[in-house]
Amino acid sequence: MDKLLIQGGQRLVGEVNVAGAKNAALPILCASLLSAGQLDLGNVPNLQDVRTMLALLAQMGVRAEVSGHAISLDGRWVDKPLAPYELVKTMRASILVLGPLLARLGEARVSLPGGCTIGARPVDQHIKGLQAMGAQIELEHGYINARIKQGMRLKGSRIMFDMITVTGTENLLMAATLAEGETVLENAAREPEVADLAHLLVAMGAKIDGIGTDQLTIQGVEQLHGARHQVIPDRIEAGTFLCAVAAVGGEVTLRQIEPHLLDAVLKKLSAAGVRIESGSNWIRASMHQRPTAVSFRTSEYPAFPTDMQAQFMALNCIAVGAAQIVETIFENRFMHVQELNRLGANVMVDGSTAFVTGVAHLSGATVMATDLRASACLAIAGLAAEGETLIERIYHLDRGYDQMEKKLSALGAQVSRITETAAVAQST
Ligand SMILES: CC(=O)N[C@H]1[C@@H](OP(=O)(O)OP(=O)(O)OC[C@H]2O[C@@H](n3ccc(=O)[nH]c3=O)[C@H](O)[C@@H]2O)O[C@H](CO)[C@@H](O)[C@@H]1O
Ligand SMILES: C=C(OP(=O)(O)O)C(=O)O
Repeated sequence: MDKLLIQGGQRLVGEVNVAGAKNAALPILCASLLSAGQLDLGNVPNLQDVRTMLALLAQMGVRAEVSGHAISLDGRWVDKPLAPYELVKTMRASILVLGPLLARLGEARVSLPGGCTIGARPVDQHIKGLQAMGAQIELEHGYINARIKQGMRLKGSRIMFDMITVTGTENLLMAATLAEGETVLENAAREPEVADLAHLLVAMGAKIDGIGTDQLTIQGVEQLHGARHQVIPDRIEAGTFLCAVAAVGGEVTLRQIEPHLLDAVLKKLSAAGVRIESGSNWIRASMHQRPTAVSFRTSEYPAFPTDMQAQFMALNCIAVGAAQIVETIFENRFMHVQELNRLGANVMVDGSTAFVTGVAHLSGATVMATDLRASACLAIAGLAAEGETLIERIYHLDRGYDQMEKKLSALGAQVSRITETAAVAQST
């Protein structure tokens, strides 16, 4: 397993091109299951999760051609509605094949996503919604077996989500595009990645009203066609680089970003003392002092994203003052705390609140990445720490960041990847 070796203490200076959004690209790739037409996608990030999704779609019959960040998908031959555990276990977003398969082929057998990482993450809202649309669903041997009666389509329905769910909204949105009649999704997620998927579906011929709001109204159509689409920029990757500058100082300009996607994050960075300037597709962050600690609570878009919680915690660890961080979305998303404390941070957790008291210095150590954003948090802490930090299990990082160490190195950070073979060679 690869590791990341960081020599802390370097300021970050330069420019970064922000990649396409992982959480928009994954549902968009699944939309290829909905149509026999060709999808030509641009700005698709080069990530492990994207490769896993392409492997999953390939075994259902989707043919893909990848050329850099452009991917063409052909759903003409989709005929195998099975998502096996071996592929699903590594990526929870695999559940996004359920709605499209059911809507297009009338049946789906999808492994329940495995393992608790940042929380239990049940998929009951996905299942209840599809049942309300007429699907017969049974859970058996760890699989969701779903089907529609022979010769029937899913039926439009009024669905109120019990809680706001991003992939739940995306799954039902995709299913509803091919359902018979009108579907109304209430208490829908408003995340920009949901809106990006909806824009692609409209380009494929879907009829959707209320994009970007918490009520989506979909008039089902008999079939969808091919389309071209550019994936929106990754607001979480962008926010991660901004947190890194805030923690270690310097001046970095992000390119290929839409600043409005980061409103809540930029406000907190300003409160931490970062000077933020922005234009239509760029953000510049300058930081020349120790950050001031900032308190926040995570919530659904447009409020502060849970996917930025860990990175802001790293920043708070070396800030002046103390902060309270309340995590309201996932019940087990503080696993980075123990590792931050190994670097000399002062963080205590009580239920869903973390109390962070800033310290003047962190000191490098070997730490273990436990999930995707925890890995990013440890990378930021390692950049700010004195001496060497070795982050183990960075396969989590590769799920969601497109060559993070190369981008950081280009900004002047001393970061290198140690591959398994090199690690073995080093230890012998
Ligand atoms: C691929 C992708 O887009 N992942 C994002 C997506 O995850 P994901 O879509 O899995 O997260 P959800 O929005 O569904 O989860 C929000 C909350 O609802 C709960 N819940 C969800 C569905 C359900 O059927 N039942 C239920 O109880 C979850 O356990 C969680 O506590 O949104 C999260 C919240 O912004 C982000 O952190 C993830 O990066
Ligand atoms: C939790 C995340 O992703 P996923 O839903 O794919 O696990 C994330 O992107 O921070």
